[in-house]
Amino acid sequence: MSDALLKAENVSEVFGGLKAVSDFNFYINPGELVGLIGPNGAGKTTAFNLFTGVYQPTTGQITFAGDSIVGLKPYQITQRGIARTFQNIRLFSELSVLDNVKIAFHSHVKYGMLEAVLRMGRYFSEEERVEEESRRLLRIFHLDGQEDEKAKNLPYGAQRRLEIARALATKPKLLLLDEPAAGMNPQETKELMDMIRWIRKEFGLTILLIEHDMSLVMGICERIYVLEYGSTIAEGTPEEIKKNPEVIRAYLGGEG
Ligand SMILES: Nc1ncnc2c1ncn2[C@@H]1O[C@H](COP(=O)(O)OP(=O)(O)OP(=O)(O)O)[C@@H](O)[C@H]1O
Repeated sequence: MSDALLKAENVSEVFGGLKAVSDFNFYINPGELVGLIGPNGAGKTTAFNLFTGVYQPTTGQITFAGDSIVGLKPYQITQRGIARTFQNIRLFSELSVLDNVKIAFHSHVKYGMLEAVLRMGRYFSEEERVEEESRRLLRIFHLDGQEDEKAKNLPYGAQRRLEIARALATKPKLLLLDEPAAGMNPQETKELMDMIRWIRKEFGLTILLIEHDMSLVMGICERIYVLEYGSTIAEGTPEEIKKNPEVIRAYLGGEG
């Protein structure tokens, strides 16, 4: 646990009087694929917002690769290697599929403004590399052939895949996926699971996902955290989680 890539210790987030996340203790080791589940309003997205600098913890500590990330801005956290997708897809809807990915690459491409203006030297070779790598990512997510389409014209499932491709373009160590299978049919969900497994291996990623689709969570996660009303009610392997009485109670809505 001391080698965790991301770690939260006693993290709470209070909005007005509401504890959206309460005394949250969490870790994910390099290379792990972990799920975060729980009923609506349990605090899952708030946890993502805390990990990505959108919110600052009211109390507690968050470290990434051993360093505190509390107080950093979202773009600084992206530069350190955490990328995410959103529950409500956030693409540049009027831009092409290819440009959506190329823009994300530019968060870490190295060339100065003067070079860009003069369009010479390194700028051209970097631009070519960015274009090539963007096209490669689009192929991985089965979006080749649609490079010039406006992002808003893609079917819903394809927009979700494009968001993951764009997140990968920032070259993350840790990828946070917020309900990646939302709105997908069972076939698309199955293909997405295969893609998530494949990119983890190919890019040496660590992945944390929020998901309501239990078949996806149980099928690919090695470890699962279950939140309810901001508190962690269970943590363990899919087998342990399936049998956990607290989890069964929370999901079946029975009396505790
Ligand atoms: N910016 C905010 N201001 C006030 N309350 C908030 C804010 N963000 C989240 N909350 C509240 O915190 C609680 C946790 O919300 P959160 O979105 O993290 O839940 P969730 O587990 O992601 O739920 P869902 O599955 O519905 O997305 C909710 O009661 C929500 O209304």
